[in-house]
Amino acid sequence: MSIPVVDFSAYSLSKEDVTDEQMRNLIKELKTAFTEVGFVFLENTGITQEEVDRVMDISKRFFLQPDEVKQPFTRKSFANNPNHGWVSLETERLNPRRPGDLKEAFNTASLHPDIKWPSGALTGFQEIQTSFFLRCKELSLRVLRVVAHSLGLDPEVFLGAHRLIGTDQNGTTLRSLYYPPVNSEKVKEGQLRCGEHSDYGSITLLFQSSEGLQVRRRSGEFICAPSIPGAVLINVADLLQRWTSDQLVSVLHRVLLPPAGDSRTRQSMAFFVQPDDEALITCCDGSNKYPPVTAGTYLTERFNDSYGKN
Ligand SMILES: O=C(O)CCC(=O)C(=O)O
Ligand SMILES: [Fe+2]
Repeated sequence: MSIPVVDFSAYSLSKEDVTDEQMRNLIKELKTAFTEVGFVFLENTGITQEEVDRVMDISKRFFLQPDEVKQPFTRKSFANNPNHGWVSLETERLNPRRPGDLKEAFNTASLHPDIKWPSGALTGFQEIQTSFFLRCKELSLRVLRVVAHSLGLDPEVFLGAHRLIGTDQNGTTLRSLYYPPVNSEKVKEGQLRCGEHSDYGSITLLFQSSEGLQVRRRSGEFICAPSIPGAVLINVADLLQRWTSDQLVSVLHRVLLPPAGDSRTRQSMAFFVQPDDEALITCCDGSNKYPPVTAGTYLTERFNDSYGKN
């Protein structure tokens, strides 16, 4: 089965009400996608391609600066949120068995007023990242509500554990990704743009400038995800799989290198939705398939794997 495409217009960001019938349809479609594939394209969410282009544009202008200019914004240099900031090329390995990923990232993980943001030529960076973060937050909460209904659960089971998105007590992060041109002579053995991994939190919203993402099917083969302008690609992440006792599936995905001689860059934006740090994630079917874990502890362990413990 390829990645389903679902029309979300009935519950898009501008809509106050959704009829029972519309909700029933969304529930059915999302459930099929998330139990069978783990990924879904949502069309007509209310987040427009213009909004996506605006945030991709200013992110690219940040990445194209010399490393010395980006250095002051390095991840781990912000006291109130260790995940906020710039991640340089080859620093992260999403598959720890491979060399560092050939990508750069900027994590908007904190909206705290003490955060120092790029300015000068990048005036608007803070406002653009922050407003996109908040739009993604609204859409995520809508998706989580539909997901809860699809499992016959009270929506509060998920929403009540995502009350602090946008504060430093919640790990939700808007991540701009930039994949620079690849020099095939310098590539290390086994190196990719983004190694095979599944995401850590509850769900991820993904916006891509071009193709390149591959998603693993149940059969084990990887299929190419198309790039559908205006659509948001949403996937189940590991904590949601655990929370739902494997009813919803969090699947491996990756970004391969471009073919030799193809010097095109690639950009994407990922909104990693994470439950509140103190939220205790317990199998919602009452089973004990996985022991309870707090979302913050779980996230820290996963970061230790992808960045190394130091
Ligand atoms: O760049 C992409 O399309 C995917 C990135 C990704 O999967 C991630 O950062 O978790
Ligand atoms: Fe991912």
